[in-house]
Amino acid sequence: MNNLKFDNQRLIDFIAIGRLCIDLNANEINRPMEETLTFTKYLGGSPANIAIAMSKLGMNTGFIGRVADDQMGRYIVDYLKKSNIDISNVITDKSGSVTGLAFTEIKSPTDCSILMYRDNVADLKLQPTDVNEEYIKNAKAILVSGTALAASPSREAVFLALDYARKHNTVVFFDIDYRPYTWKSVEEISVYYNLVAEKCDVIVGTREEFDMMEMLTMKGNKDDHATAQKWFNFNAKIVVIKHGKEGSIAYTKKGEEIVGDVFPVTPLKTFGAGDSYAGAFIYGLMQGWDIGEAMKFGAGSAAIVVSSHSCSDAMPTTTQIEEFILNYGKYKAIE
Ligand SMILES: Nc1ncnc2c1ncn2[C@@H]1O[C@H](COP(=O)(O)OP(=O)(O)O)[C@@H](O)[C@H]1O
Ligand SMILES: O=C(O)C[C@@H](O)[C@H](O)C(=O)COP(=O)(O)O
Repeated sequence: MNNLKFDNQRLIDFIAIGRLCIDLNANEINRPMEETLTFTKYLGGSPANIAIAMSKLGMNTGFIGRVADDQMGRYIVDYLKKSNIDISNVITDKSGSVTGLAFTEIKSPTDCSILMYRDNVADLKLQPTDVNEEYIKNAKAILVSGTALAASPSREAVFLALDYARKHNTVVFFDIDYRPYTWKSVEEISVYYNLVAEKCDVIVGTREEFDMMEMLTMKGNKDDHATAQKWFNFNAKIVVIKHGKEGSIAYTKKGEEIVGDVFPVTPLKTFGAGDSYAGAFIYGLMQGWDIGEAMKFGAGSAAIVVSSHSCSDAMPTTTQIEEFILNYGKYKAIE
């Protein structure tokens, strides 16, 4: 049991809102991007990856977002459809916007970076009028990722979605998902991140992301406990702080502190850990599992995805995560 309440009468399990993009992951690994010649195309964008994770885990999943009216936009919609994700609230933007691209560089298993092309992107064109109250009312949970707050009108669309979710008791997950693109100032980042975090039931982010959020309000704080406590004065019931391969820690409004299991692997690349963790963790919470069990499932999923080339395509099924966790000890013993 955990401390979240989902309305199990609702038809939709989970809706993600925000960016639908393309990942172009370097084929030549252990090489700087300057020397990389070929890339493989995948669906990308943090909330998109989390939606794919949830659908792979068997959850009835939908998406609220805008895609560009181009070949990449059509690829994204097609991929979502093939992944059993409801696209009734995915709108094709006709303003001449483009699809956001994330080129990834895999210099070594631990030295990876992402180069994003995000000028005039379709995802940030999401309008408040695109957000359908009934859709959110019919869902057990929604996920907001912080990058959707980086510009208007997407920012206002997210605030409206949050209002609908609070009005209809739809559980809100917030993945801080800080990306240093589009934002104009530290003040802007701080204000919008904090305003949204106040309205969410579960907040998930890396230590570095919380540091960014606290830049004006708790500058210099490195204490996870202090970070989490602030949000329990608002709507948060669970706050999770991730520490890369060191694992993660969760705090609850009831005063619990739960250190998550981690399954260290030598990764192929570092990115994708957060999105796969979020998907499987949210899945576990929605099954009513204890928070520690859900964190363990998240960590298992993350270990699988960092060992794979893609993020979205590599999202595992429940059976794959269960088998990975079961066999982890044996696999480590052979290594
Ligand atoms: N090398 C690794 N081996 C196994 N698990 C990992 C590794 N790196 C990250 N993880 C798992 O993924 C989770 C999220 O990773 P983290 O890097 O903190 O997030 P993000 O990708 O958002 O920066 C961690 O809590 C851990 O469980
Ligand atoms: O979020 C993006 O736009 C890029 C992602 O698709 C990318 O694969 C990635 O960075 C995953 O992020 P993480 O899971 O937080 O490591």
